[in-house]
Amino acid sequence: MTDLPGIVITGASGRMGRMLARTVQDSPRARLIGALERPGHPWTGQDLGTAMGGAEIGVTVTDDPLEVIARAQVVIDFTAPAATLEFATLAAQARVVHVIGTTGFNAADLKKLEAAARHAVIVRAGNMSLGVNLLTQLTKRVAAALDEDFDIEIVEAHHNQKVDAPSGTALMLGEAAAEGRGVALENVSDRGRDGITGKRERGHIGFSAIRGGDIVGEHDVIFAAAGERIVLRHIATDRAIFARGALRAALWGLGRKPGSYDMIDVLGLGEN
Ligand SMILES: NC(=O)C1=CN([C@@H]2O[C@H](COP(=O)(O)OP(=O)(O)OC[C@H]3O[C@@H](n4cnc5c(N)ncnc54)[C@H](OP(=O)(O)O)[C@@H]3O)[C@@H](O)[C@H]2O)C=CC1
Ligand SMILES: O=C(O)C1=N[C@H](C(=O)O)C[C@H](O)C1
Repeated sequence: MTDLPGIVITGASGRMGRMLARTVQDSPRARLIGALERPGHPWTGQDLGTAMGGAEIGVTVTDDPLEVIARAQVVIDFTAPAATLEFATLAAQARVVHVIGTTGFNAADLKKLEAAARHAVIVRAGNMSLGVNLLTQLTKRVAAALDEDFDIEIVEAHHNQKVDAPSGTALMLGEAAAEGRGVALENVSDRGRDGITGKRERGHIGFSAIRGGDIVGEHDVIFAAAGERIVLRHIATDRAIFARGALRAALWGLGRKPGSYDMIDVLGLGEN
């Protein structure tokens, strides 16, 4: 029992934090040893199980990342960019696997995560589900097979509490489409059309975001040409798919060499 890897969940009171805590608790392959929240959070000092409205589980919510990360083998982190950068530094110092589901990083943030990955294993993906990661591979193949007569548009929909757009998943799909076409996404990305935008530019990849209600996450990759259209679609109806993927990444990362990995590595979906 005590040989099982100890996992800390950050942002434990969040939508994903709660789902992750339940998923790790239910797993016979890992132990939940810590739950982290931001300083001053009302759950601090309470048992996580009772704070979530259930039975006591013997894990006290803390706001001290240093202490709890030092006791762990893995940190699973679905919070916000600034928090994740702080945890990445601590996980690198402690040589602890850091599984990052957080989205909304800018280029400077990503450089800092690359630096942290020189010292510890980081597994990061804007979407940890099997289905979306498979969809990225399909997107790359379809984009490689079609020419620029097919306009690529990515449409995503999420709940009304989401703070970043386009979603991390939409950006993964955009990267996959650009890679399939042999171009850099930053050179062809169309985001936030509004007003007199001019005609669509050939070869560009467009992004649109819908926000409403409790939508868990929906993504379409549209390849639209004159007279025909291909739509690749993923619909998430349960956050458990992300939590299961994150736990799988956590177990996969144990014992690996320091570096940056993603779910394509974890799931073995890369091309040889
Ligand atoms: N990769 C994937 O598969 C998925 C990624 N996500 C991403 O995960 C992230 C979280 O999503 P979601 O759970 O819906 O968001 P929530 O807002 O529900 O949860 C985020 C949690 O992180 C906490 N938090 C923020 N800063 C800190 C800090 N410094 N220390 C400790 N805790 C902190 C928040 O606390 P407070 O409320 O006090 O701010 C909150 O409890 C988002 O970036 C989202 O896009 C979501 C689903 C799947
Ligand atoms: O914030 C969310 O909820 C989600 N975020 C991820 C993203 O930005 O793509 C993954 C999933 O779609 C849910």
